Amino acid sequence: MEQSIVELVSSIKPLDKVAMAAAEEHLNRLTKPPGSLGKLEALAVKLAGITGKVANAFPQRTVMVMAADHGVCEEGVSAFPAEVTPQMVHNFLAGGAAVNVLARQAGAEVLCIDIGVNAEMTHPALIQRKVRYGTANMAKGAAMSREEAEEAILTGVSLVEEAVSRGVNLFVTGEMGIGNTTASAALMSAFTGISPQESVGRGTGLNDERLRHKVDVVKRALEKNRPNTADPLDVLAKVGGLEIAGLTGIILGAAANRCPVVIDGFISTVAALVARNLAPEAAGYMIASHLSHEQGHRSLLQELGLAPMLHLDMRLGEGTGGVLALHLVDAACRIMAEMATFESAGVSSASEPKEENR
Ligand SMILES: Cc1cc2ncn([C@H]3O[C@H](COP(=O)(O)O)[C@@H](O)[C@H]3O)c2cc1C
Ligand SMILES: O=C(O)c1cccnc1
Repeated sequence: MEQSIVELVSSIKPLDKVAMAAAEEHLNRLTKPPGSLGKLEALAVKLAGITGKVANAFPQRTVMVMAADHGVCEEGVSAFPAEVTPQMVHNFLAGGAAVNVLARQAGAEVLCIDIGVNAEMTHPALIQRKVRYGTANMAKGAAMSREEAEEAILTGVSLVEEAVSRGVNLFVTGEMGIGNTTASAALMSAFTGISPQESVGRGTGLNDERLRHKVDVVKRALEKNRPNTADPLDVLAKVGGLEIAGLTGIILGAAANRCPVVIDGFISTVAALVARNLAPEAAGYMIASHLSHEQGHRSLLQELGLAPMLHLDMRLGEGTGGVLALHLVDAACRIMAEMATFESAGVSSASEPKEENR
């Protein structure tokens, strides 16, 4: 594998077990029956393992919305036309998309990155990192070259490095790319062996007939490209997408910097799968925000061993589920920082069974 990615992967360390044990001990001293805050407790322990600190706060959080186009759109795999990708990029930059609204509510900054939009894009707030003008049609050949896939991953990593150097310590994955649920399903099937019937979903809202066609397109793309599943870069280049590769870089970069990375919906979770296959330790740094309505998402999360926090039947992407979950990340942090202990509040802890009740 390419040297820069090998180095990045080797810089990703396992979670801090000592900090995790200390966080668990602290949770058990707080004025509540042990374990009664459920998944919030698991989240607090995970955050301790990620940062190495028992008490955490993430005041500077950034949603990275990676935008790119997909050549496979010419097969008619999306309910919407490809021009929606650049149009939505303008919407993100104007602050009017769903992710902008939900990010404002959660106090998160939204960065929009052109990593492969198939149009000339200029805007003062746009981060211009175009690797190429959209992918090629994967039903007919490789979506991109191996070098382009690597470049897109390293672009994501460098964006994380820049953000960390100005104080950002938590990342949320977001994406925009008409056709990207098709590339995501192809990647999922290639890596997991789960059939396209199960990995392909309705995306922006296909009817039954067009859904069957989308399954066929994914099957054709896999047959045509025969990706080498032991080589994640090969799979990503052949049937992936530029925004998915960029998000893989965001996730690996966050893990290398010991920052939590909140994973949004189906497309983002596929990027997480690529990241995990490149660097198994990266999985520890991922926080699954929600269970998307997109068909393959449940088994994809299972494959990664991630439990989603929110079940809202959302299927939008952009980072919308991710920013909603920030409220729960904040809740877990405040529990650790602000709750009284049995000792400090003078509350009796669980009683030993009395002699006569034994
Ligand atoms: C207006 C609009 C806003 C969106 N924001 C996110 N997506 C989502 O839908 C796309 C994936 O679905 P498919 O594979 O079916 O094209 C991605 O851009 C994803 O981010 C949107 C889609 C639309 C139409
Ligand atoms: O879960 C997602 O991220 C998703 C699902 C459908 C369409 N766009 C995004």
